[in-house]
Amino acid sequence: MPAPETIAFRDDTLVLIDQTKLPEQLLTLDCKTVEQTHDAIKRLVVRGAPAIGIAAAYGVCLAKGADGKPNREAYLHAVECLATSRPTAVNLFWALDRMRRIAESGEDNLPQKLLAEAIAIHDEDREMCHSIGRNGAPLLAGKQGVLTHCNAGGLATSTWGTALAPIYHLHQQGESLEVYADETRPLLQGGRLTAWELSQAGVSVTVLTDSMAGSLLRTGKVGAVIVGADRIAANGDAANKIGTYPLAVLARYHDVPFYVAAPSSTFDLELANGDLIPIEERERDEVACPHGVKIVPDEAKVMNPAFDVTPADLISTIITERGVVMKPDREKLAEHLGAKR
Ligand SMILES: CSC[C@@H](O)[C@@H](O)C(=O)COP(=O)(O)O
Repeated sequence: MPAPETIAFRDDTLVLIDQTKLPEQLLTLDCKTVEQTHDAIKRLVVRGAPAIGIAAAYGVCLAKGADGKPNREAYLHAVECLATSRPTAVNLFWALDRMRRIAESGEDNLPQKLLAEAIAIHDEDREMCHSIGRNGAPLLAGKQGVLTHCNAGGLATSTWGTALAPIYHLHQQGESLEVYADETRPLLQGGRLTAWELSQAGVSVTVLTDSMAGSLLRTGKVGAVIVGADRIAANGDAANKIGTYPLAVLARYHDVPFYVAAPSSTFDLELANGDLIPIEERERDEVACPHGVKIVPDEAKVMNPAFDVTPADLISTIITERGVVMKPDREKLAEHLGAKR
């Protein structure tokens, strides 16, 4: 079975698996306010593009006015506030736009309507994950090994994930393949989270440091690389966790297909290309002082972009809930997503 539910909403509380504590402890964090939700997204208690969107949608439902009661102004303020939590994953803004539209709609029963919309966003994501699993499985079937980066599994979404969904699909059908998970410096989402959730599900996983990927590809054990995305521009350039782009270059060199799996909520057709995707720059200490241990002298500067952009021409196929787009480009993606927008 995939990981337990990453996100739940009960008794006016957003309940999140605290991903900063995995794999040592499986704990949940309760968010009862918009500010707590903002903080949870920013600190990566909840992370991964679709999961951030779902959490933010529920976060809006927690808004209260000065009198402690919900009102339209408080909901709209919550939308603005949560939009500042992280800049790259477009799913956040996509979900918040849906919540804003309801809040602005002037309807009665706003609390009920907003909660219904957040639940719909959550439910739709479950369906998208399963469809991505079905659509991506034939691309991975029969491969001995598959390499992935960061965590694009159940912890990053509502359920099966995006890049891991085809793997779960095949696993359910009794087909086993070895998953190689880059540890994913600096926050180790691959080593901590992907390895944890695949192990929970009984899928065989081997963790490697990011710098081992080239040597691994050279052995021929990897039949495909598959990753998720945080934002895909109109031409197919895809932002994902830092270290994805060099993996795509390595895959091309070794003639291994490079797949990006993402729901339609991850596309930003307003951006012509990946150069326009805002890339989050995170704290120095994530690199210089991991787990409280200083490994970089104070005198040295540090770079810590959380994401990089893989140009579309390095992507063999994009897998969505609607199907697959081979050799993605602007025209093919517009056609693929057209009916949805
Ligand atoms: C299905 S999630 C796809 C991406 O969001 C994932 O690969 C990723 O880069 C997550 O980054 P994170 O910084 O952990 O939120």
